[in-house]
Amino acid sequence: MENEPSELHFEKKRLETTIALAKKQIHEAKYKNEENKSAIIAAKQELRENTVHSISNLSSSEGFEALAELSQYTNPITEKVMDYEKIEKKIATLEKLIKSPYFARIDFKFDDEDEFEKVYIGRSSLIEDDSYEIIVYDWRSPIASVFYRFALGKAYYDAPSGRITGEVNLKREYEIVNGELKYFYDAEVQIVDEFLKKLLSQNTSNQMKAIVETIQKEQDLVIRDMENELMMVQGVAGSGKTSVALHRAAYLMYQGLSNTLSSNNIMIISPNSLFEQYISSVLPELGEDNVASAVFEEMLSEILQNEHIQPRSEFLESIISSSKYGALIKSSMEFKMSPEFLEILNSFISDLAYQWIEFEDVYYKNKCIVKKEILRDKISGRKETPIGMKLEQLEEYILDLISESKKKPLGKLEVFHIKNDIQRFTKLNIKNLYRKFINNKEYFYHIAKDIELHDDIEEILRFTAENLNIPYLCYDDAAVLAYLHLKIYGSREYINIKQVVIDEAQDYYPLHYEIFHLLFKHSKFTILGDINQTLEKKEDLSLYEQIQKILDKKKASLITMNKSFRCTNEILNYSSKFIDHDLEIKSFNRDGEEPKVYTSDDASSFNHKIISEVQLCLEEGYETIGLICKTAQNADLLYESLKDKTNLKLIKSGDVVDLHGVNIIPVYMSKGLEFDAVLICDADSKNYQSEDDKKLLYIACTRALHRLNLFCRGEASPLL
Ligand SMILES: Nc1ncnc2c1ncn2[C@@H]1O[C@H](COP(=O)(O)OP(=O)(O)OP(=O)(O)O)[C@@H](O)[C@H]1O
Repeated sequence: MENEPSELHFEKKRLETTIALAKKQIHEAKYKNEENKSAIIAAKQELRENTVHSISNLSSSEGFEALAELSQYTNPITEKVMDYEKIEKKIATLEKLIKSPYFARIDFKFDDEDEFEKVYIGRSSLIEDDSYEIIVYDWRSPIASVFYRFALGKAYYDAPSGRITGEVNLKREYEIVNGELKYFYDAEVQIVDEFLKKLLSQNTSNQMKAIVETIQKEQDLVIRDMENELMMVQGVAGSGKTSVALHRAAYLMYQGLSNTLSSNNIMIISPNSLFEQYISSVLPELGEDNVASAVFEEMLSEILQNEHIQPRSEFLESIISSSKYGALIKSSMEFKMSPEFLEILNSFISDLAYQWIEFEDVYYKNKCIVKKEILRDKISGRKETPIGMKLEQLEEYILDLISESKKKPLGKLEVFHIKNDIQRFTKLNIKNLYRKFINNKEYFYHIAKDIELHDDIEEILRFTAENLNIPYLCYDDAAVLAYLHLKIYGSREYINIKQVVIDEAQDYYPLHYEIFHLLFKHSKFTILGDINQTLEKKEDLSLYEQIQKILDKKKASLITMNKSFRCTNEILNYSSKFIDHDLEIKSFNRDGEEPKVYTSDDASSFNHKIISEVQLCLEEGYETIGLICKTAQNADLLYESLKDKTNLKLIKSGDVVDLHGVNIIPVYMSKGLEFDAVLICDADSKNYQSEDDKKLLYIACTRALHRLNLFCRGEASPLL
């Protein structure tokens, strides 16, 4: 569609002046930073020349004055360096801005005014230095929400001062590339969907992208929510949960400017490092480059002070690959992560002082200083203080008693020896205690007497006891030990975190949420998941009630997102047969080819079919191609049989990879990722049969944007 000439002229001019202003600001900022640089060099020189004396005096009796004198020189340098870094960040933002200063405009008339104001919206704001006039509004500013939430007509937005009402009479979108206006169009001609359709038909990139230009209303409601302490999203595959999570983090950062939230106050928790890597470019793209991020199993390892933990991928592999112990590992995991086992663990913790810690009378120079009964009594009260802390305090108490009895302070060496001695009962070895507890069946059944236990509880206890003797911790036992550790010693690790974002919520069990609760007691949470994308577990909507209960948040909300932006209609329809039929999934009305199932009886024709399909995908111009297998074992075999025939990458747990090209990947590693074309490479009846397998197929099929085909060696799975 041609743009009207006078409007086009106006917009071109407006773009020119915006870019000119940004360039001017870059120039000024660079000049300012040259000055800053010289000032920092001069100040450092002055510091070197004038503080030799103070540095040499630091450890003498004049140390305090020396330190004061030193800081007189260092403080201004720190300030200058901070100023320098702030300006460098501004320059980087402006340099991005001149390439594409804005993507939308709304014309908004405030109710108490007569004129419509042109509000240009971009990825970051641009403000005229002297007049403070806002030339471009940041997409996160309150007024920008009108663009995402309203059609033409009456509209409103919530500003810090309250609700502002008005009217919109124009919604315009721009395509600006490298500072050049390619085209623009107005929303009244219903073209917004066309723009999004065009965007979604493109190839996916190696890493996740920002979506600020096309955020949908229901997504915007989640991104900007500031009301709830716990915001939960149940969204179908491809509905934008991860995108929303990341844009919300960027929004919270922006909000933080006005209420003291800073980057190290937000934490994004990822299920594995491949996913963490995949999403890592979105926030920098949005101008926010240092939100804290963590992988759950790394957090466990930190809590357990680097105890060697079985990787989650290996744990999943052993369940999914139907290994000899697959069923037992699964039911052991289910039991140990359940609210029932949690109750048992809590009773165990309450009993620690009475039944598990072997207190001893304390002697000093053959004189009894304190009896064990007194020590036990000392730590029995104050339920709110973790027992580990009370034991640390007990050490101090004992040292004081000894020093009183000796009538003089204890020397360092003496303290060391006494502590060494009493730590037999003041320092707990949690793994040993847990091992003893699991092995003491009489005690276990006694505290579990009112609790409904799994039928195979005997097997679970035996299996767990055996596993606690191997040199590393199984993934499920690591979570149990982390919970015990946090309950016994408390945690101050993440005390500064005020907002936690958890993606792939369905993969965590109740005990994991208990751990999140203990780690982030005073934080707000954003939790996004899909009950249909579980790995070897069954979930329904009650998951979200359970999360709310565990995290103990009063102000909570659950939003459902049923529209998938990733897959074509055909891929989505095909994938829907693997999930509950009551669930309504809408697609973003994009057409493609019907997925097909290919079967082969022998290895060579099977390999040939896959290679031909890969070739075809490459010829069609697809850039990321995923060959998805049920297990890592299947992925390995496929890789070995194809590696000499075409260029392939095998993705294993925790790998750092570039998803461009042809990738072989187990389904559980592909969660959260997407590919232009997907080939399910082991869709036969041997691999996919059960209800759990259906979910794996759903996850695998919904990784595809444009093309999906399934390949079987031998009989096709009855689930297809
Ligand atoms: N509003 C939007 N505008 C443009 N693209 C979008 C929008 N929302 C989502 N997408 C795109 O849809 C795809 C799926 O998004 P995302 O990965 O965030 O979904 P998800 O719900 O986390 O998926 P899954 O649960 O399957 O991992 C991505 O390519 C994303 O860029």
